[in-house]
Amino acid sequence: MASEKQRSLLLESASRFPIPPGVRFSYGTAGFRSDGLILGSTVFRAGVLAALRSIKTGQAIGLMITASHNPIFDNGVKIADPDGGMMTQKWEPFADALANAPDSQHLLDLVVQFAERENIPLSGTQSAEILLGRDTRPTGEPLLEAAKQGINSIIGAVAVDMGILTTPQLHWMVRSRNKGSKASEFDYYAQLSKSFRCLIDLIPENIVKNEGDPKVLVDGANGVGGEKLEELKKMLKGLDIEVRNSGKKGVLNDGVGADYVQKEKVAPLGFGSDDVGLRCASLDGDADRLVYFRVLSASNNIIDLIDGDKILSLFAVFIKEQLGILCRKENGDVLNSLPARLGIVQTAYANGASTDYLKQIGLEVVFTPTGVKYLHKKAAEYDIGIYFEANGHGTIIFSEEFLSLLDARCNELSVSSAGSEHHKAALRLLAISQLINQAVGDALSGLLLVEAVLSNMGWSTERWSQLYVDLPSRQLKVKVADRNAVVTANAETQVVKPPGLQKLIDAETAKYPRGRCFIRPSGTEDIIRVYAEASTQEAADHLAHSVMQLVDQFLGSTDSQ
Ligand SMILES: CC(=O)N[C@H]1[C@@H](OP(=O)(O)O)O[C@H](CO)[C@@H](O)[C@@H]1O
Ligand SMILES: [Mg+2]
Repeated sequence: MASEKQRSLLLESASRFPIPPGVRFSYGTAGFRSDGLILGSTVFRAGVLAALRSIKTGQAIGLMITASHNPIFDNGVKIADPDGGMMTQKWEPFADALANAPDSQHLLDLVVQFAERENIPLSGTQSAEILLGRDTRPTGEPLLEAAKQGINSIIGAVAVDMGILTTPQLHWMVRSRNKGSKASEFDYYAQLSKSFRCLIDLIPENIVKNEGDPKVLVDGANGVGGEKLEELKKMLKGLDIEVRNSGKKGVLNDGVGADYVQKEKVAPLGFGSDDVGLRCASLDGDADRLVYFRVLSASNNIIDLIDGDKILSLFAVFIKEQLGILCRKENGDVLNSLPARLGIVQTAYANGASTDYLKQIGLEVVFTPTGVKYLHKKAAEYDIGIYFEANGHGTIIFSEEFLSLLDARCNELSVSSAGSEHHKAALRLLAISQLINQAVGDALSGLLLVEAVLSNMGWSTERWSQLYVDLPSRQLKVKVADRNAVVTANAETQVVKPPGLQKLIDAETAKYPRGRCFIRPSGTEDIIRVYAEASTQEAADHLAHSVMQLVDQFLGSTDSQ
């Protein structure tokens, strides 16, 4: 039961954040997103939601204000659950209802009903802790204030402002806090730099450091990632990083950043003819995505893109190799006393060549719908689950059981055969579990892991890029009257509604060698996305455009790009 004091506090606070007329908010692929100027009520209500979630779970919850790779004047808000992952999907309908409640009274009614249904005490006896973070957007500060007021409108809830952060830093803090580990920003840098150093110290003696790639150039998307990478750099030994687009000048995500580089397949601003052949990386606006690239020619900005699929493949190859060493007896026989189910999780946007490659080297590959909340959940079913979206968002997760087995094995080996290949493989796997952000995809920790793996394998960027050749692909956006008219199944590869459309897409796709094409409504933008793949760029472009026309016929497009 909500106390009278609680009711009047929520009513009074909510009335300071009226909902803008004529807008419908939806907790999409990555939380609520919109023009930052109209998000006050949504973020206030997300604060209320986070407080309820914290009371319900009895643990710290995260609230991050960001719109990632979207333009600077957009903003958004998402909630991190106690394990550092995305808020449980079960609460999304409630999040939607809260965000769209027409006034304070409706909001209060919803909160009271939901609290009763979920057994959330609103008597003020329960405590709740919400860690708040925001990126560098101009609307971040007022929205943070709205979030604080939302949290403070639930008696017993405490907002802890962690300052300007990357999204993955906040998720990491929530996870660490709830595990009882050190959880400050300094601790984050300390853990990353220590585990990175550990991997560098484990580079096999016969590996010669590649002379051609002395450093990595990083595009910070003019966002929070560049700034934080400068911080991390101060604590790192053994890696030369040059940060560009760190936000001192230039506009957030404008001609820069991982989303731009991956979708346009061109070099970001600030990179050019002097960088031909060098190893370059790009973060997105809140630093949860990472792609690598090489500038190919001094005369244009065309790049060799090394996307999330190839980062995944690099990690998979390395981890498989370390597991292989651990499972071998000294005489070469397979011991297999360390059961580790290694699983790879991709979405339909993964380049077909990457899936073929991963399967061909004997890995189990499974697919989920778009959005890390789906991939993460699937990856958690394995001892080691590696998931990545093609756009560079992904991570590696280790099960607790596997980590304790590995830890025990490592201790045994440090007594029986310290410094052996087996011992080093176990140490490398443990270091990876510390370096990679297991809460969520993290461009900074991903960057360090890529660098450490390349150094351990003695691979140049070019060698890495040649793991397989990407199939040419094309992505298009179509603006339609109602994107929700499209309903998909089978990890978004088949259109179920409107009826008849899938048959035509299939017929079109069949015309192209190695053709593959699917459409789905975006969860972050008001559009339908079309993805096509084929054996030549011309064919992929053609297939994408033909299917775009089909979408247009069925749904009435208003515009397209
Ligand atoms: C094709 C594509 O890149 N889609 C992105 C994009 O989602 P959409 O639902 O496609 O708008 O933003 C999501 C959040 O960042 C990310 O998880 C996803 O991969
Ligand atoms: Mg992002």
